[in-house]
Amino acid sequence: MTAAHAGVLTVRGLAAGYGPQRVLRDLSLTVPRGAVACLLGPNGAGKTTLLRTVVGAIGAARGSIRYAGRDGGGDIELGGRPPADIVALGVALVPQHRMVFPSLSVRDNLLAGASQRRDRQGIGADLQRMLVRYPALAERQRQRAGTLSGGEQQMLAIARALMSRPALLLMDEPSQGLAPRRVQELSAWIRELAGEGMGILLAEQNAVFASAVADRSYLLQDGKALRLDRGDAGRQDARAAVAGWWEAGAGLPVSAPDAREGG
Ligand SMILES: Nc1ncnc2c1ncn2[C@@H]1O[C@H](COP(=O)(O)OP(=O)(O)OP(=O)(O)O)[C@@H](O)[C@H]1O
Repeated sequence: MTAAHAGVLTVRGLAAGYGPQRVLRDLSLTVPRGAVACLLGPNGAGKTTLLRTVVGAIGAARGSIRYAGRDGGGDIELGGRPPADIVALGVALVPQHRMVFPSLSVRDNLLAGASQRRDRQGIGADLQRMLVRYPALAERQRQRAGTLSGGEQQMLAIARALMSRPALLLMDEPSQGLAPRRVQELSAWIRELAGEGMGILLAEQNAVFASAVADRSYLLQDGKALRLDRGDAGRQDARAAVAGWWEAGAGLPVSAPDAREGG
């Protein structure tokens, strides 16, 4: 199987945590190129832990984290690499709670996203493209980021991540605290990015938002990722299954972990 077939991100048998505390145990999932994979789970399930492990902020105890690279033809093991190398390879994280630099301007926040790049002309061009594409940021580019609304800060946090030119975008609960209109805008933006060929891994608690935007969904439970949708079942089934599980609080019929389908 080629790396491109296996997805832009292919995680297999991953174990990680904090000291003796194992949060992820034998976790496997795949993010196809040009698709949105969503990882659902309640507070404390380990969603942030997975994203931080992929970007190298937490070391993996076991398992593999394969990444296909910007051109899609590679097969790069991310485990063991320092976070700065992983960003430079084209993996970007939009952390939870927006996390913009509040005292820096909008423009400087965007430039901070390109700090691993050396192509000054390319950075300038991307900055202009971002400002043209997202006029709300252009209007406020000299303003301190801390003065933006919550929704604008989320938009800035995503735009900043895009400034690193990622092939794989990881997003940690991006819909949290957003007004319904902003959540709709965010859905459209995420679909647009996937349409441009980016792989997106979305950690979410908002099952309705997730099922509307995701091509495939996983539930993080007991340190493993359980696939919620399969083949022809498609989005509607995933939406119903997750919504039902959320309401009932348990008892979701799930299929076997992704590793068993061989990619
Ligand atoms: N720095 C840390 N040191 C020790 N334990 C941690 C640390 N960060 C998280 N944990 C623990 O790891 C487990 C998983 O946390 P994690 O933040 O990955 O969950 P989550 O699914 O992202 O939830 P949330 O939506 O609350 O962020 C929790 O039990 C949490 O208390």
